[in-house]
Amino acid sequence: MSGNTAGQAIEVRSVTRRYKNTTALDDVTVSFGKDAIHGLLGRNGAGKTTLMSIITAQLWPSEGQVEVFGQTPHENEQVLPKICFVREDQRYPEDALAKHAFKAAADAYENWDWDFANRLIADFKVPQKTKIKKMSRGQKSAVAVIIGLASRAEVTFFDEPYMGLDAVARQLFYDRLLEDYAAHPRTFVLSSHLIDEIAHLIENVVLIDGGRILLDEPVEDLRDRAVTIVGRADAIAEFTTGREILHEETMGRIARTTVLGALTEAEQQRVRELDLDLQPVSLQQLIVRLTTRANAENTAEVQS
Ligand SMILES: Nc1ncnc2c1ncn2[C@@H]1O[C@H](COP(=O)(O)OP(=O)(O)OP(=O)(O)O)[C@@H](O)[C@H]1O
Repeated sequence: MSGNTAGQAIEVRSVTRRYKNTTALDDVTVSFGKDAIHGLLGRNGAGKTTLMSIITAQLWPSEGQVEVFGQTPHENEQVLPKICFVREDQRYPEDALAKHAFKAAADAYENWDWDFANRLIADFKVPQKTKIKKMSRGQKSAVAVIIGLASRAEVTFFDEPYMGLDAVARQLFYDRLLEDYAAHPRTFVLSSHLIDEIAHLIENVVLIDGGRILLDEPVEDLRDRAVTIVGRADAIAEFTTGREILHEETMGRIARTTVLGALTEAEQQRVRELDLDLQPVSLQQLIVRLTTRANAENTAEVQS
């Protein structure tokens, strides 16, 4: 991925995945830099789980190639132990307790750290005597994120397992992830709908929509992508003429308009002259706006 000097951990080339009547991934080419935290974002059904399942060799692509550390992961005993895929719908044996799941993970991952795991088990208050099948959604999620963190796999995918956690537990997850990443740099790919919550964690965003990559950019660059202007509607209309508008709302004579592109010094001066306010656009808003725009363009293409 752009901006990363440590090289690529994952390369996806021209990958298409078809289910019967659905093309879940449509000629996807994307890479994920090594030793970085990536956000894989997109609407429901965008293709995130399919992409992660293919990279982790749980699913074959219909076309195209995937490489993890330069090797095809499918049926590859050298690469698979380096990959941990934690998903919300993780299945466990009928009678499994949390300790059984941790033991299985400890056997599977050579970098597994029991001290770290035990600390996380205490942090998340994982019940010891309850079968995983009988656990609450949040408790199951805690088991899953502990496996994802304590495995210290070279590439770890979190497919929204932390969505079942409450706000306090999610914060704990984000804190422990960042601490452990700082001490043991490795590659993480997080998918989430809570974009603003993970915005401070992720270094790169891959946005997928309708099975295609819509955006693949360092978060730092995205912050300059758009800005919201607030103030008198007539002044905003004057200022935004000729600019690409991502979103606008008016309330009486006041408008809030989000425009694409960074403002030049001269434009910022003009904003002040017109007595308008500038507000940053959150990553979540930007992603929502860009996705909505892409959907509108696709609809227009289909109709024309
Ligand atoms: N086993 C399957 N059989 C048929 N279609 C499938 C199957 N799995 C996924 N799909 C379809 O492929 C598309 C992509 O699904 P995928 O689960 O990858 O999306 P997602 O981005 O992970 O969505 P969400 O955020 O809702 O989890 C969807 O249209 C989905 O209906």
